[in-house]
Amino acid sequence: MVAIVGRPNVGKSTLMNALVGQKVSITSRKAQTTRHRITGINTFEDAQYIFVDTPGFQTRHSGALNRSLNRAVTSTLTSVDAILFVIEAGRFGPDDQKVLDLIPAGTPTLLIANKLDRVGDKDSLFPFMQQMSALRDFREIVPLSAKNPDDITRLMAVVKPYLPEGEPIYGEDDLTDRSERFLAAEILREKVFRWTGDELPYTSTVLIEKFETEGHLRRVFATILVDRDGHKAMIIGQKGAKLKQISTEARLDMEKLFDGPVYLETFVKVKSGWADNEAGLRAYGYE
Ligand SMILES: Nc1nc2c(ncn2[C@@H]2O[C@H](COP(=O)(O)OP(=O)(O)OP(=O)(O)O)[C@@H](O)[C@H]2O)c(=O)[nH]1
Repeated sequence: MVAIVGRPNVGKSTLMNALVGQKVSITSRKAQTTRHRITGINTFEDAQYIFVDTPGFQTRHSGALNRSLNRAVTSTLTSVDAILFVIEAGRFGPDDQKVLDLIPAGTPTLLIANKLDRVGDKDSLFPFMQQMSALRDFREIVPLSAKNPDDITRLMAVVKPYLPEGEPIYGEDDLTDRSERFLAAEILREKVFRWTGDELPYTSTVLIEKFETEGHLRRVFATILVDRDGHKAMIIGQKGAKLKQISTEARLDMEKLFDGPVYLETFVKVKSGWADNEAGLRAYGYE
């Protein structure tokens, strides 16, 4: 089992999707969209990779939601065989350091310097790598671009020796151990963030009220929960146009992932202050 950690926006979801070869986690230009722990699985003849995506370590906001997020990071890291600690190549800031501080010294840690394609001056990387190796006893330092398939193949080979020997845990075709219900919520949440840009606070979330399967058809009833009336209006848009766009795109993605027709109904509700309330968080599935 391999955990992927790093501050928000370094490319963890992109990396995990590339490693698993399918869209199982969501990505977004907006920081802090991966709140749940997701397990992606990639099975080969001689090895099974089980990847765990963690929430970005929260440094900007405080409150119950962040305590919950940070607890999720720590608990994941004590139970894995290796950790991919993702940073942006050429950049290491206090936010990265805070995540590094959460990584237990006993777990083999590989430093992944992502977004290599963005580094203009490749010569500057060598001193950067040297600096990084002084920070911690990283087992490997791998500069790469999560968007480059050759780099992903190389990384798979680098990670392989850290996997324990044994029988595969999951079936060959399993992509994730998360339910379709959870994936439906993730897809819808991704669309909400994509279509509202940076204006919508990260506290907005998606609940799947009902998820029914009838033959090949899935019926999904979802609620987008927001903090304020203004946020609700933002999602609904002029004459409902934006909500329609969000729902249509989400439905199409769900149909692709579930390989069958989807009927999706989406509501928007205002629920003030839910992100600051521990009991509320538990009710919405955060530990
Ligand atoms: N140029 C470039 N961009 C990348 C690369 N990897 C990821 N990105 C971009 O970086 C942004 C953030 O990527 P995500 O995968 O959502 O990042 P994350 O670390 O999962 O973010 P959170 O969910 O907020 O924790 C997206 O716009 C990606 O397209 C890369 O190798 N090169």
